[in-house]
Amino acid sequence: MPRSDILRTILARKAEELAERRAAVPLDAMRARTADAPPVRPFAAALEARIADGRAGVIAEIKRASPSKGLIREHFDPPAIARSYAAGGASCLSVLTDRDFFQGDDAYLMAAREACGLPVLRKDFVIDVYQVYEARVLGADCILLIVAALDDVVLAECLELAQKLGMDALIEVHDADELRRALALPGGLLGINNRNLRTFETRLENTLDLLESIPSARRVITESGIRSREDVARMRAAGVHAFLVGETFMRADDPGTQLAALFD
Ligand SMILES: O=C(O)c1ccccc1NCC(=O)[C@H](O)[C@H](O)COP(=O)(O)O
Repeated sequence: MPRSDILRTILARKAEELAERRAAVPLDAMRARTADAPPVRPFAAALEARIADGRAGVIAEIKRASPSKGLIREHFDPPAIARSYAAGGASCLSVLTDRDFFQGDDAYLMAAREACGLPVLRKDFVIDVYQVYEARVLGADCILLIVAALDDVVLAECLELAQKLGMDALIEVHDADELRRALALPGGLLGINNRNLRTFETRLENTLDLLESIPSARRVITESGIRSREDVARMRAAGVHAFLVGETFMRADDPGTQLAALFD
């Protein structure tokens, strides 16, 4: 796979996938299905409870593979991983559902959520409100909105719909311009991705640099590239409230034990 602008490649494929999904289940039918979705588990509140307690919030990711790393976890059992994360002290889960680039599946989200009591983020590439309804139907408690993937109108529409459906939204930025756009939105959790989704370059300094432009009252979640207790300590010292971690946990025999080792 060419490494130049992988985000663009993913979004082009996502538009095709969206058309296929809409052909199979039209928007009105998907919207109607939200009436039968399981009750929302409060995602932001789960993070906040941990933060108010003086600890870091942890969103633990279930990710089999990625464009930057290929296959990450050979033995992949989402319900067992979810239980392990819950036992290790995770606040919330993040489950990759994209098939083509992450070997994810909608079924992994449902199975992981069923296996524990944690709120779950659907980690996928939202480009249309259709996927917001779909996320809720799957049982998601939070959706990811990548600012780089959306214009301001669709971004605001998706956030508004997520809130209307009772879900939280993680608004993800990577640079100063995306941060400016995210801060103009009415609410949402703010995530700073240390990984450049176009080039894969991952720098923890990205969070530290952008923190200066964020009002101190706003909670900040740092995403990607967290590998060690030293990384956690560095972020905590700078005022970061919460972490989204995937690969470091996924490469461990027992992901929840690794989580506890990093955050206890
Ligand atoms: O991880 C990738 O290679 C990737 C490539 C293109 C778009 C998104 C990508 N990852 C999504 C994420 O941001 C991470 O899964 C998440 O932040 C956890 O990162 P890590 O702890 O480094 O696994």
